[in-house]
Amino acid sequence: MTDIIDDLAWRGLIAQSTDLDALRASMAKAPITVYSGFDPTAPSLHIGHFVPLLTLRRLQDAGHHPIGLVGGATGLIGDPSGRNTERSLNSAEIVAEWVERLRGQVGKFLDFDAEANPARLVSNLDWTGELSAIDFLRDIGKHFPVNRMLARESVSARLAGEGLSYTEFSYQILQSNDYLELFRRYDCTLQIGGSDQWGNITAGADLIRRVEGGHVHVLTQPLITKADGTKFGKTAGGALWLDPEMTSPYAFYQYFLNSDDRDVIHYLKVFTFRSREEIEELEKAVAERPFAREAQRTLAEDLTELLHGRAELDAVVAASKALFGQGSLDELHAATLAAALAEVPKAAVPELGAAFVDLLADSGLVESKSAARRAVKEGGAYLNNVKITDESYVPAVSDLLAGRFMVLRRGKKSIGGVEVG
Ligand SMILES: N[C@@H](Cc1ccc(O)cc1)C(=O)O
Repeated sequence: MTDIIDDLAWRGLIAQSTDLDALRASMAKAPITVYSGFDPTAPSLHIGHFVPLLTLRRLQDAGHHPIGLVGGATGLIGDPSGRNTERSLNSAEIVAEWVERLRGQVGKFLDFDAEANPARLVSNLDWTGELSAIDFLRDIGKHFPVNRMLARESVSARLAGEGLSYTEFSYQILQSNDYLELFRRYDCTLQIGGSDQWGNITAGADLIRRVEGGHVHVLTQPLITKADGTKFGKTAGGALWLDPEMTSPYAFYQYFLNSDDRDVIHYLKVFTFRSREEIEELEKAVAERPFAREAQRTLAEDLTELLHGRAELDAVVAASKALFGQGSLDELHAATLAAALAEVPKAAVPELGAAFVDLLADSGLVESKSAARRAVKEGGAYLNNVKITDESYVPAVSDLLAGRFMVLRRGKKSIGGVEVG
């Protein structure tokens, strides 16, 4: 028999935890309540947040009660965990706006209509906003020995470096008080978060023990890594955001489609709801037919559909195929083309009139004009998937896609673009 803890462990979703057997026993007895918190430090969550967010959903699917917490209060203070510099404070208006956006994103992946175990969405401003300074210092602060606060990694690392303000030093007390509050209100006995949250979460468990005599659980999750040593979730354009206005569905899809063979199985475990059997099949596919990239396609499709829905996935798959010559470019929408071409070397020209070879060189797809001429001579240069053989060809209005784009290709794989106007 395997349970949800075995499943999480198999997926590589457990970094550190309090006694797992105690947690397992408690979960086997009755459904428990679990929470994870998300601070509004940007207008959108990013791919890293997807790990605890989808884990909440996995726990809900296993029958437990999930709570998504948005940091309406903590977002005003700033978590020093995992950061070596002090954050600059955002205005209350900005934080409030980001809280609303995050509510929408967190809410999207939890089930609020589940009959037995509907999800909850809360903001810690609801109980922290009304807390007076006197009550905070007397009722909560009294339970925090400063020596223990100083010993926590998030604080000690900063003290060894540039230091930190009293504001950020106090952050762990606020997060601890959240856990206490949710323990009292909803009998919440598990908090999950990224591995940098160990200090904040165990501080909460300590507080609950001191104040209520309660025994609660802690589970942290590993940072996702890349086999090539570069940072996971970073694109040329910055972080991989969940908001489609900040990271286009096309860029999101391509990011996962391009996963390394050494990473893709791990990512399938972390980011999809595929079963162990299915993932083991895909693992075999990677070993036997790596060129077919079945695992990468499954990962990119599952994740894009989960985040952006079926229609967006279809548009993105059509765009990817068309760009590489396996479908019609004419049917692509301007937004999809713009998103697709945002990721490739591109020339921007005010109007038509330049020769194809000049555009090829301008875009950066080939190093020079002579390389562009060579590509045409060799029969390896394409405009909108049509091979160009005339070195003096000048693209015309009829070559424009959606009125302003052209897709350049060098050989089978290298794509570039031109935007006119
Ligand atoms: N400190 C968490 C967010 C959080 C906020 C409040 C909590 O109660 C829990 C978690 C982070 O930065 O990722």
